[in-house]
Amino acid sequence: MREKDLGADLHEVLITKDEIDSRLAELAGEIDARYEGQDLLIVGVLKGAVMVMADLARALATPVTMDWMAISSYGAGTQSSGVVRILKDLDTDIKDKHVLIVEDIIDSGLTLSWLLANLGSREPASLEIVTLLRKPDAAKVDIDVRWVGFDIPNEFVVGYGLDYAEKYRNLPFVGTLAPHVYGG
Ligand SMILES: O=P(O)(O)OC[C@H]1O[C@H](OP(=O)(O)OP(=O)(O)O)[C@H](O)[C@@H]1O
Ligand code: HPA
Ligand SMILES: [Mg+2]
Repeated sequence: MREKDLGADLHEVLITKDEIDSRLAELAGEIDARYEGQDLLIVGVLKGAVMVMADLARALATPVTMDWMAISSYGAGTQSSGVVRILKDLDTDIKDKHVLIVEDIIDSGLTLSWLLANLGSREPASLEIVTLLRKPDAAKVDIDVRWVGFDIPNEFVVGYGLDYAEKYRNLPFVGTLAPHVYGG
């Protein structure tokens, strides 16, 4: 789907594909420097982080292994329920491994605060987070995030992995939806 095909659903483009690409290249450089000479496991949080994971992994020079967790707290709405469910656990034992969690967005922070506690209890050698987006004004809990792509306003966004009711994940940019799409 391209910008022109969105028609009336899209309100505005917040972050273009080019801006995402160049920011991910910068972050990849910092991540390479941090893990030089170490084995790194990157953990993508399904489904939202699929695009970030795919593009960031290819921008890294560090050899990585990749694993996935599926957890969900949003259902079909635009508000976090705060109740996190594990839909798929890691295939890998992370004890004594360097683990980098890859996320698309930190909104309330509830998902990551739960995930940090869960993965932290498995005794990794290190545990860090990289997220493409963060909404500082929406935080309900403080999360120690090592790498943030973009801080964005407290608006519901879609695209580049992010959905509304499972749609719009394949947009190559990040944008906001027109209020009528979610009944506003
Ligand atoms: O900081 P929070 O308020 O917890 O929100 C962030 C989380 O919510 C979204 O996932 P969601 O649970 O909607 O599942 P999805 O990735 O499959 O869309 C997003 O991908 C993050 O994982
Ligand atoms: O703004 C958002 N958009 C899509 N999914 C989300 N999950 C948390 N915040 C968001
Ligand atoms: Mg979602």
